[in-house]
Amino acid sequence: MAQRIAVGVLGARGKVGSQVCAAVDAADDLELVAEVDEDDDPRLLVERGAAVAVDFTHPDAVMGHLELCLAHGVHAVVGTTGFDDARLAALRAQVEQRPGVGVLVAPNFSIGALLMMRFAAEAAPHYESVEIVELHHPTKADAPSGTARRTAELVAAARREAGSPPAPDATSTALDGARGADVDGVPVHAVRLRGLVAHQEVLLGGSGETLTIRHDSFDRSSFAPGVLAAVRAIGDRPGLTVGLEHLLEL
Ligand SMILES: NC(=O)C1=CN([C@@H]2O[C@H](COP(=O)(O)OP(=O)(O)OC[C@H]3O[C@@H](n4cnc5c(N)ncnc54)[C@H](OP(=O)(O)O)[C@@H]3O)[C@@H](O)[C@H]2O)C=CC1
Ligand SMILES: O=C(O)C1=N[C@H](C(=O)O)C[C@H](O)C1
Repeated sequence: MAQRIAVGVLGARGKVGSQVCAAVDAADDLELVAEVDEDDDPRLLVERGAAVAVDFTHPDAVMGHLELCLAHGVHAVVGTTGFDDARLAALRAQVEQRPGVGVLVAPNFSIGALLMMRFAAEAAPHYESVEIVELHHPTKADAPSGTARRTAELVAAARREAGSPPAPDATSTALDGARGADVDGVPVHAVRLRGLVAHQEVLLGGSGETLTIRHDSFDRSSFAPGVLAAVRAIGDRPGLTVGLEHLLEL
């Protein structure tokens, strides 16, 4: 049998990180060598010989973890959100200094969410209006979600490429926030509600019809297969990759 890939998990006791640890542990071709959480020293990853680090921590912590990984040649699979254009540009510059090291930043690891984003981008040029509603558990730190940001960017790019005009909107007076956040010209509305996990609707509207594309993660086990696929692939993908679809060739 080929050598197992040594994996370290940052955020190991968190809601997603704990599921990732269990999934890595159960996989014959992977070895869980380090479980790091907030009170632990992240250098444990390096000491235990992790070849790949998986990060599901907090937007305030992830850049420090990536600096450590890059300094020691550890590939990284990042689920932690909070990556805007400026942060991605800074990360890209750091990754370019470390040839051979692969870093994946993926706003969503569930297959359904990837398909939702792709379908939304495909549909967007065919409709006058597009808005996004993301709905999450109330312990989420960032709003809007990384998935909603990425969906809005993909939708906006598809509309630009097709030469779509801006969506109609006659609002001339509104309470702050009533029309959501503007991400690349797409309104994004964030709901935080006890009982929810991770959900998103992309609403598209044209003359006399609407199309709603909805995805629901009811359980965080939905993220684990995508994370494991990324762990297996990232060693052969040096540089910065944004979006799991590029590793799955979806
Ligand atoms: N890409 C994807 O598919 C998904 C991404 N996410 C993202 O992943 C991140 C984590 O989500 P979730 O698991 O729900 O959050 P949790 O708060 O449940 O888990 C985060 C864990 O990381 C720990 N942590 C915080 N700071 C550090 C640090 N500096 N070093 C090590 N560990 C640290 C936390 O410890 P403590 O509780 O003590 O602070 C906690 O155990 C979020 O950014 C979320 O948006 C979530 C789901 C899917
Ligand atoms: O915090 C979460 O829970 C999730 N975060 C990711 C995001 O911000 O898009 C992915 C998923 O929505 C769950």
